[in-house]
Amino acid sequence: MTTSTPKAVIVIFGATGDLAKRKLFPSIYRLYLNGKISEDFAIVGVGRTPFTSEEFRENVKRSVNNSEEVDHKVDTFASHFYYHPLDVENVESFLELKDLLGNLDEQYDTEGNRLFYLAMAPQFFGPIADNLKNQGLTSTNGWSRLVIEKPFGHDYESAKELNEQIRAAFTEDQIYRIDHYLGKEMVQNIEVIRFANAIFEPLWNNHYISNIQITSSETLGVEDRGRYYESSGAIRDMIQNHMMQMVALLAMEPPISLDAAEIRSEKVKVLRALRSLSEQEVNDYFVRGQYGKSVINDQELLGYREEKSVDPESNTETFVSGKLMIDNFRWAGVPFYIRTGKRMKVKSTEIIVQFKDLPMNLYFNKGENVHPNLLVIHIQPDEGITLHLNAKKGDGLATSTPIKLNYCSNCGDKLNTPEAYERLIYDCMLGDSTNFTHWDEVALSWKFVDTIAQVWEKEKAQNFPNYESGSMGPKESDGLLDKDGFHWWPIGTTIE
Ligand SMILES: NC(=O)C1=CN([C@@H]2O[C@H](COP(=O)(O)OP(=O)(O)OC[C@H]3O[C@@H](n4cnc5c(N)ncnc54)[C@H](OP(=O)(O)O)[C@@H]3O)[C@@H](O)[C@H]2O)C=CC1
Ligand SMILES: O=C1O[C@H](COP(=O)(O)O)[C@@H](O)[C@H](O)[C@H]1O
Repeated sequence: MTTSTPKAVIVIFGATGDLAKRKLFPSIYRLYLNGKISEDFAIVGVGRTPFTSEEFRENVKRSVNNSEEVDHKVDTFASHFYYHPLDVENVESFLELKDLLGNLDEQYDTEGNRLFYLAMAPQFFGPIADNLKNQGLTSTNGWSRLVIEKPFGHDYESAKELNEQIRAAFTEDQIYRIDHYLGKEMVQNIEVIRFANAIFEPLWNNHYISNIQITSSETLGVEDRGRYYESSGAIRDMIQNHMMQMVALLAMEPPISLDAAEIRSEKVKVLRALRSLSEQEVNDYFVRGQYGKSVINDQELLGYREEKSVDPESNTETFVSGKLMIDNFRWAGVPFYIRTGKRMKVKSTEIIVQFKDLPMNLYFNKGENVHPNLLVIHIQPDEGITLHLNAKKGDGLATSTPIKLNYCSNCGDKLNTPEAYERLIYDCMLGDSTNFTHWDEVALSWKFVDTIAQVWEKEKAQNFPNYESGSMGPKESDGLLDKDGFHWWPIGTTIE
């Protein structure tokens, strides 16, 4: 039975790693503090490091105390944590883990519900799923669910192979593929803004929208993830998953209900309608970039090629911008421009919907630029929306001036916005897969991205590095819009 305070044993594979420390423990703690999970839960951390449960609990306490919550409940919270040293390549130790889970099921009255969170490198996903099933860890009276971290494959073929391995042990409805963007407040708000407002939905099509721009820019470089990033690049790291998911949510038809399967089915239709590119077209529709070294605020910043574990002649892109066309009735002719990169000017994710100009507008002086209506969806750091309109100037003349209507959902109390992982772990415990990616979505986005990645792997970029840290990427990215008569709208503005 689904309850709003679910009970379960959560097993975290990779519990000594970075993701567990920075995101998972603090998120579970917040669920606990907010009463979203009852006292009937246990967490088992798994890794090769030979910790005792006591040492593990101290790590957990340090990680949650680093978050903004400082609370007396931390000791009780940490008492729910257990550590099981295990090399996932050793089948025997899964049997010991099974005994531990059986005991914890009884001790915490969790009704046999088990959530297995794979916070480990993807080559382990298949073997872990296999061992969980074959060693009987999923044979319980309750539910068993598998949460899988990114990256889900390196391309369509490897993703398909991985999916087959996992599907041999778990059914599709037991698999929760994480895309943490789907846990963000304003990404979840896209559907509500679109489908709960009579002023938007009738205009949400090629009659009234001229283009849509989605930017997710970061100021940090690749940091210490050079090894992973070298085989990924921005196209696989950000475009294949987060950016494509935002496109699907912006472009989908209204679902017939809020059921996860109905929403997914609409998103899948968008991905199917994406205009696929031939190899010759890739560089007409997509631009790649790589950051060079630079000095910002007297601080010397390394170029990508000088970063740790990066090839000094690396061909890996740290920036991508592109134009997507969705060839269906609603969107024919409307470009969706997407852009993401590291070491850019601002850390910001924003969606800008630009409406078409009116056929005739008497309220602008000759020669003055018309200000189009824009709907800005601020995903982060500010969360909210801004609607750019035109209104009468106070000077009595028959001209208009641009004004903004703002709504900010996190400006008052930034600390209380749930972290994406917090929502997603809770949804998984409730059995709600709406904000997780189904295999059909993963497969279609890989197929789209594969052509671009293959062309870029074959053709070494001659101009890398081609953008300065602290910029908005290479100038060719502006050219992409310029040739369609558009420009990137400024992003990263705070909601006043
Ligand atoms: N870190 C992040 O911000 C993000 C990470 N991810 C994804 O999450 C996953 C984990 O990332 P991250 O935490 O950064 O990785 P880390 O390298 O920090 O951690 C890896 C974990 O895997 C464990 N491990 C490795 N080999 C084995 C083995 N043979 N048996 C048992 N445990 C093993 C390690 O434990 P030990 O050393 O004790 O054996 C450690 O706990 C990856 O898929 C990554 O792509 C996704 C988004 C963001
Ligand atoms: O998945 C990833 O996302 C982060 C950016 O996430 P955000 O929530 O801070 O926007 C990115 O830095 C990382 O490279 C990528 O793997």
